[in-house]
Amino acid sequence: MDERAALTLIDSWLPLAGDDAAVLDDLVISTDMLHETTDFPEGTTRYTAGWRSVGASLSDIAAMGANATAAVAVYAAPSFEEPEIHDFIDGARAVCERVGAEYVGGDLDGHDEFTVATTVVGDTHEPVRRSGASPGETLCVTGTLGRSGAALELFDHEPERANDLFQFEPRVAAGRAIAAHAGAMMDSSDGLARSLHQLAAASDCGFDVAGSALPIDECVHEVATDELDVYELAVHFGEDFELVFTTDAVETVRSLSPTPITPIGTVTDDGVTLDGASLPDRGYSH
Ligand SMILES: Nc1ncnc2c1ncn2[C@@H]1O[C@H](COP(=O)(O)OP(=O)(O)O)[C@@H](O)[C@H]1O
Ligand SMILES: Cc1ncc(C[n+]2csc(CCOP(=O)(O)OP(=O)(O)O)c2C)c(N)n1
Ligand SMILES: [Mg+2]
Ligand SMILES: [Mg+2]
Ligand SMILES: [Mg+2]
Repeated sequence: MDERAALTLIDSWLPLAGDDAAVLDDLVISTDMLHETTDFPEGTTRYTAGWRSVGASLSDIAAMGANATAAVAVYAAPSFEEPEIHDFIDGARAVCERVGAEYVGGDLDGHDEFTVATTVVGDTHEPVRRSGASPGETLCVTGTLGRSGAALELFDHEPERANDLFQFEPRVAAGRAIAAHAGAMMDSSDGLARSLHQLAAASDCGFDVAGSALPIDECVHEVATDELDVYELAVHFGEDFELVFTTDAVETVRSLSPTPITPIGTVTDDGVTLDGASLPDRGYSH
C-alpha cells in the first residue's frame, strides 16, 4: 500500500484526522517526522534541520488558519555533540520566533540515522479545512513556488545558499489573515499538484490553474534544465510549505496578508487542470 492509500484508510478510521492538523475545540495539533536520507540533503546544517522540521509542523498549524503557540521536537542521532544540538535548538527557536510561537522542549534519542520528530500546538476559533472549497471561488497561493526543489539542486555547489533557501517561513500570519475569508486551505508540502488533488478530493470539486499566473521563484529558473523543468520543480517537487486556498475575497486577503498572495486559477466542478490540460496527481510520496 502506498502513502496515499494508507492515509485514506486512516482518514476513514479517525474522525478528527485527514486535515493538515487536528482541531479539538480551540486546540490545534500536528506532528511530523523527518529523516536524514529522505529530508536532509548532505550539507544541511543542524540549524537548518531544526528550523525546517519545526517549520514543517508550524506550516500545518498555519494551514488551519490558526495561531501557533508552542513546539517540541525529538532529536535522534548516533551521538550528541554540543555544537550540533546547540545549532539544532537555535534553528528550532528561530523559526518559532518568526511566527510568534515558543520552542519549549523535546526529547533526545540514540538512533543510527539522524531523525527529527516535531509536534506543534496552536489555537483558533475559525479553522479552515481542506473540505470547504466551492466552484466559482478563486484559487490562490502564498509566496513563491519551487524554492526547496531548487535548493536541493544547489546543495553540492552552493551549500550556504541552499541552506538559506531551505529555511522557509511558515505562513502563520498569512493563514490568520486568510482564515475568515477562505473556503478551503492546506499547505503545499507535497507540491502544488498533489495539494490540489487532495483539496479537490476533500471538497468534491476541481481546479483549473493558469500556468502563466504561477508565482515561480526566481531561483527555479536558474537551476531548471531540460530534464528537470520549471514545472517539475515548482508544481510537483514539493516542500514549498506555502498555503494553497480558495476564496471569494481575493482583494481583501491580499490587503490583510503580510505575505504576497497570487490568484492562480479557479475552483471548478471536477478535474484538476493546468491551462485546460489534465494536471497529474504527481508529487512527493513516502
Ligand atoms: N500514524 C497516523 N495516525 C493517525 N493519523 C495519521 C497518521 N499518519 C497520518 N495521519 C493523518 O493523516 C492526515 C494526512 O497526513 P499528512 O499527509 O502527513 O499531512 P500533512 O501533509 O499536512 O503533514 C493528517 O490528518 C494526519 O493526522
Ligand atoms: C535528501 C532529500 N531528498 C528529498 C527531499 C524532498 N522531500 C522530502 S520530504 C518531501 C515532501 C514533504 O514531506 P512530508 O514528510 O510528506 O511532509 P508532510 O506532507 O507530512 O508535511 C520532499 C519534497 C529532501 N528534502 N531531502
Ligand atoms: Mg500539511
Ligand atoms: Mg505530515
Ligand atoms: Mg507529505
